[in-house]
Amino acid sequence: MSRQMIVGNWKMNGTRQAAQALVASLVDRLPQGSADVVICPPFTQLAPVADKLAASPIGLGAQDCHQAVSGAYTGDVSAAMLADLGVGHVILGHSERRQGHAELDETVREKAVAAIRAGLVPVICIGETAEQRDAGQHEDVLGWQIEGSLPEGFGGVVAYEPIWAIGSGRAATEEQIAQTMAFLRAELIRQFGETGKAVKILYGGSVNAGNAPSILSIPEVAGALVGGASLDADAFLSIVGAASAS
Ligand SMILES: O=C[C@H](O)COP(=O)(O)O
Repeated sequence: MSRQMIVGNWKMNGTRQAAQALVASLVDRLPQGSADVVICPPFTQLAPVADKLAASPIGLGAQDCHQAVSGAYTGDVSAAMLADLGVGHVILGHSERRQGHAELDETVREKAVAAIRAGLVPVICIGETAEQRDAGQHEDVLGWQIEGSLPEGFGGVVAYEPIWAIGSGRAATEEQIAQTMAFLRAELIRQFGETGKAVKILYGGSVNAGNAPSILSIPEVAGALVGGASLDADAFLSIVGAASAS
């Protein structure tokens, strides 16, 4: 298994004090030579966290960006602004944005193009609802999301996050993850040819210290996108410790 990546998505959590304490703990305790780690604080904490990460191998990520470079977009942040702060990765198309902000595949793709132009690595989220899985439509849905959200020649990271597994405490089973990962790899190769082989596929949805070792040992799982457990240094570092570092 090759070197894995653990991405912590803090979502809308993190006051100045809490963010500083969490990042200090991660920086101090991250084992040498660990798997790749990226933390994604809310916009308000990016600059202070960037300062704390300056001499650390932990990467900094954001949770969204706008598709335009600059302009009259009140409340938005562009990829170039993120790059300017030292951000290296950006989560795009999270289901909480697709559903909460009616974000479409096409918008996610435009954001990914903007992110790549600014030198960021997009982490593009895809995933089916419980109803879609129950109806056996999940592969169709995931195929459409890949087709609609990933720009041509995409070589970044995809996070498979079944929506029903997010924040529910009910991760997908190993069998479901293994089957879906195999499908996603085949679909990426079908749609993108050779470049589809290079895309890293993470799993996200109720990953915790207990289930991380088994989830991270599933073939094709290149790492994890961690929500709730990324807010707890002990839990997050256990997950990092379960990831392959070689
Ligand atoms: O971005 C992270 C995912 O939405 C997973 O969240 P969770 O680990 O709290 O289920």
